[in-house]
Amino acid sequence: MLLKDKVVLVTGASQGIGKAAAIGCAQHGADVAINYHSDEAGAADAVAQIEALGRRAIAVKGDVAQVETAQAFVDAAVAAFGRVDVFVNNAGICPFHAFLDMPPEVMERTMKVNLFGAYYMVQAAANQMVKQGDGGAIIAVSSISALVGGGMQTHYTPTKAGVHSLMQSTAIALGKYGIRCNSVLPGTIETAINKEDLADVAKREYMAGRIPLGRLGEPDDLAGPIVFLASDLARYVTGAALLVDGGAFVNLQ
Ligand SMILES: NC(=O)C1=CN([C@@H]2O[C@H](COP(=O)(O)OP(=O)(O)OC[C@H]3O[C@@H](n4cnc5c(N)ncnc54)[C@H](OP(=O)(O)O)[C@@H]3O)[C@@H](O)[C@H]2O)C=CC1
Ligand SMILES: C[C@H](O)[C@@H]1OC(=O)[C@H](O)[C@@H]1O
Repeated sequence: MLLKDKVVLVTGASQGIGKAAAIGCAQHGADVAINYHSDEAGAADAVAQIEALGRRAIAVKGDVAQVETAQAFVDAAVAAFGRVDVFVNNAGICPFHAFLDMPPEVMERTMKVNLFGAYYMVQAAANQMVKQGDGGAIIAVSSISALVGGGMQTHYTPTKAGVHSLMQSTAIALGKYGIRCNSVLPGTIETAINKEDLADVAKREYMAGRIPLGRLGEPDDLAGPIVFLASDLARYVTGAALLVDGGAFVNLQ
């Protein structure tokens, strides 16, 4: 039990990596508040799975691109559980699109959800942790795409680099409060975000073939690294970025 009686908040936890992280934290003894945008059934299922583990859970609907969503999420979690120990910034979108004719609204929405949303959420969670006065842990779900490009992701990869950078800067800004800030950098994890992209058999085989561990990732592959960074096992780790990609990044030849 690495997170016994801790209060963990996860954004975008109605499915995919966020849901796996929320359930993984509950498996380690945490009560969990999840944010979601539109998937009511997925959010309800996440709550049910956490409660089945004997932990408390709430689901709070909200668009992270709206600045007021962040404080409302933190306030709801504090009303339910009294405090915030761990904050996982996960919510994100990746509408694949070519660069030369990228619609401004797609580019701006991706920036607002992935980067602006992360900024406001992390700020609201950090203010609550500072008020509590006994530290905390913040983990951002960045990406291997913070380090490498994608021709159909020119609007997306800068947001993932931005989130990675945000953790480096907040590690400095919040270190004096005992708040650790780190990011995980997933490789290609099979979720709804890339279902259409990976439906192309040739692309899927190419992506899987680049991975030394021999398979694409699954959401639960992120749960352990997130629990670790949230826990006291990582008490001297801040400003770090942990690749969780089956070795894809280092596989040049
Ligand atoms: N899958 C991958 O290969 C990789 C993913 N990542 C990152 O992981 C994170 C999670 O992605 P993944 O699990 O794959 O994707 P999913 O599409 O499975 O899940 C995305 C989650 O984010 C939520 N979400 C989307 N937009 C908003 C919004 N505006 N406000 C609040 N919540 C929102 C969704 O909520 P709802 O369903 O309720 O709308 C959903 O819970 C993203 O930040 C992504 O960039 C990083 C590297 C690789
Ligand atoms: C959605 C993509 O499949 C996924 O997102 C990322 O951040 C990874 O780099 C993959 O490209």
